[in-house]
Amino acid sequence: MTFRILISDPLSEDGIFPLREADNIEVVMETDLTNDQLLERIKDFDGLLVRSQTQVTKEVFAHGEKLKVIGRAGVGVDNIDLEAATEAGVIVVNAPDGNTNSAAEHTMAMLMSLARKIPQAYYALKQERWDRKSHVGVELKNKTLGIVGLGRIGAEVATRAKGQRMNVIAYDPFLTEEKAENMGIECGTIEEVLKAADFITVHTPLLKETKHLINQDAFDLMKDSVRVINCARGGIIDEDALYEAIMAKKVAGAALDVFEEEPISNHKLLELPEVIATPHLGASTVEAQENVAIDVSRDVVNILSGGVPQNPVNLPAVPQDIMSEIEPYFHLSEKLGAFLARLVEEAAEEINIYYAGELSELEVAPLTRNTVKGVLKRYLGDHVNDVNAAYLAEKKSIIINENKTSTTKGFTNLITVEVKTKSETRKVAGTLLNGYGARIIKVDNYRVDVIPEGHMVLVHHKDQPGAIGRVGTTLAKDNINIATMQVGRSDVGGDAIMMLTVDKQVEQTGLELLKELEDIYKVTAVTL
Ligand SMILES: NC(=O)C1=CN([C@@H]2O[C@H](COP(=O)(O)OP(=O)(O)OC[C@H]3O[C@@H](n4cnc5c(N)ncnc54)[C@H](O)[C@@H]3O)[C@@H](O)[C@H]2O)C=CC1
Ligand SMILES: O=C(O)CCC(=O)C(=O)O
Repeated sequence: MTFRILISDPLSEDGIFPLREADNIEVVMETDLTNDQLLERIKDFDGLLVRSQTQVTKEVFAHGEKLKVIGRAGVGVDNIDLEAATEAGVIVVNAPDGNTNSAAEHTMAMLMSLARKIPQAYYALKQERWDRKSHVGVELKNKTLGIVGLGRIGAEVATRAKGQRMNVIAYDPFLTEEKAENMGIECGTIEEVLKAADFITVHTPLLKETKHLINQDAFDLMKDSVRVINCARGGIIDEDALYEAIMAKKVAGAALDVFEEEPISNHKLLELPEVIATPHLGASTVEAQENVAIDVSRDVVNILSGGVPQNPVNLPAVPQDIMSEIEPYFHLSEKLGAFLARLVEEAAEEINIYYAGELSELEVAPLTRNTVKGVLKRYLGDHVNDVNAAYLAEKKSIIINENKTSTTKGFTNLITVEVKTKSETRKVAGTLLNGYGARIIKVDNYRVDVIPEGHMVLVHHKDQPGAIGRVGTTLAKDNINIATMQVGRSDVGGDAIMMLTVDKQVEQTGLELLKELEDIYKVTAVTL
């Protein structure tokens, strides 16, 4: 059988040799397709290889009846509808390491160009203006670089910035004091990073949590004349807020490789002389393109010959016999992980999972990966799946323990998940009730009975008359309807929790109002 692979974005010809060399693969390169043309062409292909330009939408999967694999020659998979891929049974693989160096070097090039106004000076010269006065720069030496997101690229940028004799302070939920010390940098909260930095560079994925992470409030915390860089994803920095901050002279300059909508034309930020920009060139080097093309091509060949992919992004298949036994617990295990990830305030250092009752007889490793995936998704986004969850946890030095016991204290099956962070240990337990589906039955040491779905609010409070009423009234003012409420307490007049399920998400302002109420210690909103 011959598999046909369509390459729809420019990829290094030298890098795709694993595909060219495979006897059973035919490669077609068509890099100027419109969306309609892609939908028409995809019908004939078993695989599609892209960079960040091609939008691999739900429609592509609907039209691509033969599709088996999508290869993303790069890191970010936000141009691929992963849910649609999983639903269609198409494996998505990426190449997370091959362009790290190039993206880090591009960030440094932008940092230096920004500091020394090189693009502006060049532009003036091209217009025959010998203007030295307008192009006075600043030095990097002894300045502080704030890094938000210290993953592969952020860490490489940190090393290079130290070479420029900059002080580096970084925030990443997985960064520990120990790791920072080993790297010779400082570890801070996001507020500390924003306040301390002369230059700020972001290197997170674009997630719900990182969308507009750098917004008006963030700019307000920064030093006057700060300079910001985004070589990660458009949308991490709020473009409107950036525009206003530059106009107000709070921000002295910005270097952007990525934009909220790409490609851009007539973008208002480009009208400002303080802004320098490149058209998403972070990974555009001969070396990076060759690396990512090789990695992704190898994985595609692997998958098409029935092998295990190195860099899978979406759900892989679990062997059918194991799957049929544990499938009922899949939903519960991920939801417990996701629930706990919202409860803890710092990054997880240890995840302990206890399987009890009939679960102790089963092969639970896929459930463990699923739980870990639930925890990690909060920080790493949709590219975490149950194949790469354990690997990513190991990379982040998170300890995973799996325990089994046959006793269940009254339940036929019970999954208890415990997450330890630097300063707290939180746990949640859930069960599958025969005929009634999944339930959370314990939060920390409090008994509850909640379906792990939809919008929830967890309130820690003092067991006092009136506390419940005040919460209900405050939510009502915000037009939030309470669907169910469970209350648990340690002892009369002691610590207690309210676990509410509500009809719509409580926004940040609503949460702040709840936190200000008398006898309320802590309020956490969770949407599962
Ligand atoms: N401009 C370009 O051409 C390129 C852009 N990229 C983009 O660069 C970004 C970083 O890529 P990698 O370093 O390879 O990813 P990575 O997954 O190694 O690192 C991302 C880091 O962000 C951290 N993070 C998540 N949420 C956070 C938050 N709220 N605050 C602070 N940190 C948070 C994670 O813990 C993780 O350590 C991605 O968005 C990727 O798509 C990557 C390559 C080229
Ligand atoms: O393919 C490209 O050039 C973009 C690379 C990128 O943004 C990524 O790998 O996330």
